[in-house]
Amino acid sequence: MSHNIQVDISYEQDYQIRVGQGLQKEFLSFCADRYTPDKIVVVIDEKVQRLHERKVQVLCEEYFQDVLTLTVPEGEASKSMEQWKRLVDQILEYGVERNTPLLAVGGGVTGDLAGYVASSVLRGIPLLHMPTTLLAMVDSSIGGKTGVNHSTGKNLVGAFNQPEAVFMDLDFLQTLEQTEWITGMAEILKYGAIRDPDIFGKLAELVKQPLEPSEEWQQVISQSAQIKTDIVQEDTLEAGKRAYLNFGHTFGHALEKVAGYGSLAHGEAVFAGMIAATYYSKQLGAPVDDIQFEAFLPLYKRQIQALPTNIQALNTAMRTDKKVKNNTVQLVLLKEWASPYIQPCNDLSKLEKVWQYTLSQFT
Ligand SMILES: O=C(O)C(=O)C[C@@H](O)[C@H](O)[C@H](O)COP(=O)(O)O
Repeated sequence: MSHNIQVDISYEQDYQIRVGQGLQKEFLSFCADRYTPDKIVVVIDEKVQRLHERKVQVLCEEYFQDVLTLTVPEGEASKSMEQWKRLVDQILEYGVERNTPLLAVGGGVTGDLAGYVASSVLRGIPLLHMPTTLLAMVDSSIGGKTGVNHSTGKNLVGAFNQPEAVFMDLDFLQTLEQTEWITGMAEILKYGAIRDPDIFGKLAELVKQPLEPSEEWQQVISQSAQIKTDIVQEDTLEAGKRAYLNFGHTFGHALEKVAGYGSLAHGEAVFAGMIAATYYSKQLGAPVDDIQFEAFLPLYKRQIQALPTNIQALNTAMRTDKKVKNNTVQLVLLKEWASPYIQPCNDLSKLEKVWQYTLSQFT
């Protein structure tokens, strides 16, 4: 005889994303509404700490009595189990309770790593994001994907962990390097490809001017955050449509892995990956052309040192993608602009020409 017990669990979590310049007041009133004023853990990118230490410290000390600040070395190599362990050890030794918030201040690396740390400590402490790069604002701080890389592949260890709020303060972009603006732009171009092709024209205009925070950039950032939010709301755990946000990423993650984490910025790899995905979509008959990326190609070419050229290794790396199903790589391609779909691809030798074309664009 057996018993069936039905377990109904709903994990609904709403949160707000604030986009603007100088969000100190909003941050403080949010914290005062939610958390006791005793402790906060701040996980901050080392470079952001150098540039904005006073701003973040003063802000946190205005409400919290005790601030534990932990820095994360700059760069993709920090998205590692070693850094995860170091942070977890330091937080547990410091002593936190389930309601002690963890504030992640930095780009995608810091946010992904800190988000995973927040999901692990005491099985979860509140997570707040304060993204400081364009990429983190338009993409990685939204939607709850957190984690670290593994020697076998990108982002292979992690958890979905939604933040309790995201504070996108464009003042941080004042110190963002040119190369980081370009890197972040790749994820915005992705929204152009999968949702709203008008974005291509808007960005092409914006890159003609000096890259600095402005009203126009705030609009593009808000629009991107809204697109991402809409998709994540529909499919939070990537059972279907959320995979479209991976446009260019299966190729891109392979490039990052084969190049060695840290050699190629995530956005640079994604940009190359989108050229590959667009070219393959066209080969399969879609009316798309990578001419949309033409205005941006020189910017990426200028900052990418070299792309890995071993096509065999790139194809092998694609097999560790998280979307692989029944041993088959699932590529996000385009039927036309703004109309993505999933194309299973088992015979990766078909991608040889795609890789050759893509690599030739960067020589
Ligand atoms: O949020 C998502 O979903 C995305 O796929 C956004 C990507 O731009 C982002 O790089 C993400 O971290 C990649 O996730 P992964 O599941 O392919 O590791």
